[in-house]
Amino acid sequence: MTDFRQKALDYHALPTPGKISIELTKPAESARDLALAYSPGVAEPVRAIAENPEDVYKYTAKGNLVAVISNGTAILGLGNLGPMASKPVMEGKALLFKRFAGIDSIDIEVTHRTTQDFINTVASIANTFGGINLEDIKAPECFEIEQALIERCDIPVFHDDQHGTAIVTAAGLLNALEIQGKDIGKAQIVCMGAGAAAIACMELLIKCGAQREHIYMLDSKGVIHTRRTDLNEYKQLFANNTDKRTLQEVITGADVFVGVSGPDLITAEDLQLMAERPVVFACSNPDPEIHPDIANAARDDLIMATGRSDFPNQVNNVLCFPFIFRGALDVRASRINDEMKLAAVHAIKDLAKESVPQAVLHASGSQALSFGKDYIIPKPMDPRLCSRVARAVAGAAVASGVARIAMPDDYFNDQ
Ligand SMILES: NC(=O)C1=CN([C@@H]2O[C@H](COP(=O)(O)OP(=O)(O)OC[C@H]3O[C@@H](n4cnc5c(N)ncnc54)[C@H](OP(=O)(O)O)[C@@H]3O)[C@@H](O)[C@H]2O)C=CC1
Ligand SMILES: CC(=O)C(=O)O
Ligand SMILES: [Mg+2]
Repeated sequence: MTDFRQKALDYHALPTPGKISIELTKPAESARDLALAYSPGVAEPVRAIAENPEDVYKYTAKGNLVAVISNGTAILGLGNLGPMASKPVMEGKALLFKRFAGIDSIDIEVTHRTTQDFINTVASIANTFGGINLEDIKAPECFEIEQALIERCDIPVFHDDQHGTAIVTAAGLLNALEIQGKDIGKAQIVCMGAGAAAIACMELLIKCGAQREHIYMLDSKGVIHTRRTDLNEYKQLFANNTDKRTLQEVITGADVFVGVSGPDLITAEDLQLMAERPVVFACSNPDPEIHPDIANAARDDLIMATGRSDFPNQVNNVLCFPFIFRGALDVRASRINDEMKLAAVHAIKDLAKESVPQAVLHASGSQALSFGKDYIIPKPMDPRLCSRVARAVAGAAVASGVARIAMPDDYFNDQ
């Protein structure tokens, strides 16, 4: 067993199994405390909420509580390993919610037979929470699940692998293209993967100015084109009217490669075929479509990003989901709409252009970071992400009419 593997297992096992626990926010020492916390005192908020359901936000933890819900069908890039195997990742998302945005979060792994069973299970418990973060649910079922739950729930339901990934990819790519002197409207884009992350990433890039006809998408069977008869309705939106059939044909002359598929699927020779000054986002976790050392050795004019913490330019949804939920919860948004997603893109993108505080340099083990080839996107431990993204998102929720309470005048104004 490698040293790193053992360290990772020990981190999860010791001194207490797992990564999260529940803590009390009220005293519970004396008989008087218990009389307030439980019987008879608890009857008072019960009566208040029964009379006015909105009081649930006043008297319970709901307003700062997000459920991370999975069925384990697309755990990172490791595949369909089932609900229990997904639990470390879901606890990890809960850890990140708390660490970066102060949001209490609990993981729920659902065993189910049909897609409808999953939807019914989540819809039945949704109101316990202030928001639902769906995670690592494979395509195409994830699209039906998210849409059905958005319709059935009046709290934000957000499939992180779709929209969190798309928001961070768009923010990073807009910056990378700016550094490379390229226009997103003219960029030729290859997307490897045609699942949850891929479809959402490409749809959001189109909202940011990319041209649908400049995108070539590939799934496990190759290029997605109009002659294929095996495409689901989501892939069909990216069916290209082309004679190109191989990765090598579509990557030749491409400006951008976005990988949200699986490990080690492209080679140095494939990168050599790209246009000058290309952008390569190999975002599969934990192992990217191409290792950065191989990519950087292949050519010196590329901008390279991965989903990992141990290389420059981490394009990972951790830069989004804690903060988009912070903003959504704080104005009690009923949903997370496109306006809020685009506000998050711009807040993340713009922060990368500011100087980096010493504490962030220290936490990321860097001597210096400034906007450029090796710093296209903020570091997850940058505390300004929370204030900037949450404020932008809450503002967009208010402006687009989905907020149920006003944004406080001084909301994160200090940072
Ligand atoms: N960095 C980040 O923040 C994030 C990264 N990801 C990564 O993206 C990947 C996909 O996740 P997700 O979209 O949730 O999963 P899905 O299961 O929804 O989609 C996986 C997609 O990858 C495609 N694929 C698999 N093998 C190949 C191959 N050899 N060539 C081309 N395409 C292939 C599948 O093709 P087919 O449709 O034919 O089965 C499918 O379209 C994972 O590695 C995950 O770690 C995901 C979310 C966030
Ligand atoms: C980062 C993430 O959510 C994934 O790889 O699935
Ligand atoms: Mg995920």
